[in-house]
Amino acid sequence: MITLDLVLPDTAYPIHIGRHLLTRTDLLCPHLPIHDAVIVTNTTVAPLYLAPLQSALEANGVRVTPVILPDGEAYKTSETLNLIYDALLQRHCERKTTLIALGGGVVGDMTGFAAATYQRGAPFIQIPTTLLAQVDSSVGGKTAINHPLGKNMIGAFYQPRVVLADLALLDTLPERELSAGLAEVIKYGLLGNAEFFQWLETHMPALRTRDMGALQEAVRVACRMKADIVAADERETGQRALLNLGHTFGHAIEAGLGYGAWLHGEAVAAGMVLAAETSAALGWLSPREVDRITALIAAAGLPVTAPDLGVNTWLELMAHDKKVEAGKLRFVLLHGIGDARIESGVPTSVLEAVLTGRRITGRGRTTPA
Ligand SMILES: NC(=O)c1ccc[n+]([C@@H]2O[C@H](COP(=O)([O-])OP(=O)(O)OC[C@H]3O[C@@H](n4cnc5c(N)ncnc54)[C@H](O)[C@@H]3O)[C@@H](O)[C@H]2O)c1
Ligand SMILES: O=C(O)C(=O)C[C@@H](O)[C@H](O)[C@H](O)COP(=O)(O)O
Ligand SMILES: [Zn+2]
Repeated sequence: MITLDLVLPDTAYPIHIGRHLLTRTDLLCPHLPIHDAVIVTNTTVAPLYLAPLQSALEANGVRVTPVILPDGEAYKTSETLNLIYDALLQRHCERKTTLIALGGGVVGDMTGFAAATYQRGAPFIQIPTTLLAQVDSSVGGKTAINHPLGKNMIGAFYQPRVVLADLALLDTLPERELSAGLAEVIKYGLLGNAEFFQWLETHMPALRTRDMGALQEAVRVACRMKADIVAADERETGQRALLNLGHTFGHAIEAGLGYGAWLHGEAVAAGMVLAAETSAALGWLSPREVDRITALIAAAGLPVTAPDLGVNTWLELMAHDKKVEAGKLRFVLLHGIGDARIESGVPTSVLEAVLTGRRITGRGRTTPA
């Protein structure tokens, strides 16, 4: 097992990464202020992993209330959130009852938001069960539910007390979900670690066949990078926005097609290709670099072409992005592999050309499709 620490001004917490951590109550129980916990999970994960966790906690004298949510991005809603509040109230849970998220990013984001708001803040633990959740969503304290018009529009920054990333849980993850997690892994290489990007180019086959050494290294590097970025900018007043690479486009795909049609990781993958193409159109990225990025995303089993939403719909959906300032879109764009920057003032003509697949010759000059 390896342990990383995320140190913030007001708090600090460990991120444990290894195999067979699910029942390690020695890592969990010290973070429970009272012997009362609610495990929030879903209908897919519960039959796989709820019983061992629940039994291990109960063997330590913890009262456990399971809450089993419907599965899917389409259920990341206020209605589903209410199911968590209902269970907390029905069981007379107190402010010191710990909410444990056992699942992927959807369960993690909703449980975190429930914890942030139940009696104005209850303790919260993340046990991520997807690759995406282990490399990204369980770390950093972004919690939220969706709105039909925009992703993660209602939420809070609220940090967990410990993150337990058990790599053995990935054995049961469907291949499509593994690929979705790889999108966020690639994001880390692209946004600030060219050496890691190159490592991914070599190790993508090993990652896709779930080589444990390769997976552990990918989770370690991603969590280390995210912890450092979040430690420096917890509430996204600056550089944390780099973690949004590909997301301005990606979130528009998710909301535009209806939540769940494309997985978050798939939408981010196509969004990162669009970000690369936009960067190339502005003369910041070479065609060779765009090809390398597209090839790695394809090698991860991810889409490299975005759906055709229509330019007006794209622009309308992207106008809800949380990075918008004074009505102006801001994008995370690339000045090289491993060199992402937050950019405003991208000409609409460039966006239109990229979104309609017109060929761009650099510095924003377009040629007809
Ligand atoms: N808070 C953040 O910083 C952050 C970061 C990235 C993504 N997100 C959010 O995370 C969500 C996506 O998360 P996700 O990709 O984990 O999707 P998800 O939570 O929907 O999980 C994917 C699927 O895998 C199933 N599953 C989970 N663990 C499993 C296992 N071990 N074995 C078999 N099946 C398993 C789930 O039931 C689900 O069907 C999105 O809502 C996204 O907005 C948040
Ligand atoms: O932690 C962050 O910061 C991120 O941006 C990580 C993203 O992968 C994640 O999808 C996040 O939820 C997107 O941020 P949002 O503020 O646009 O919802
Ligand atoms: Zn994401």
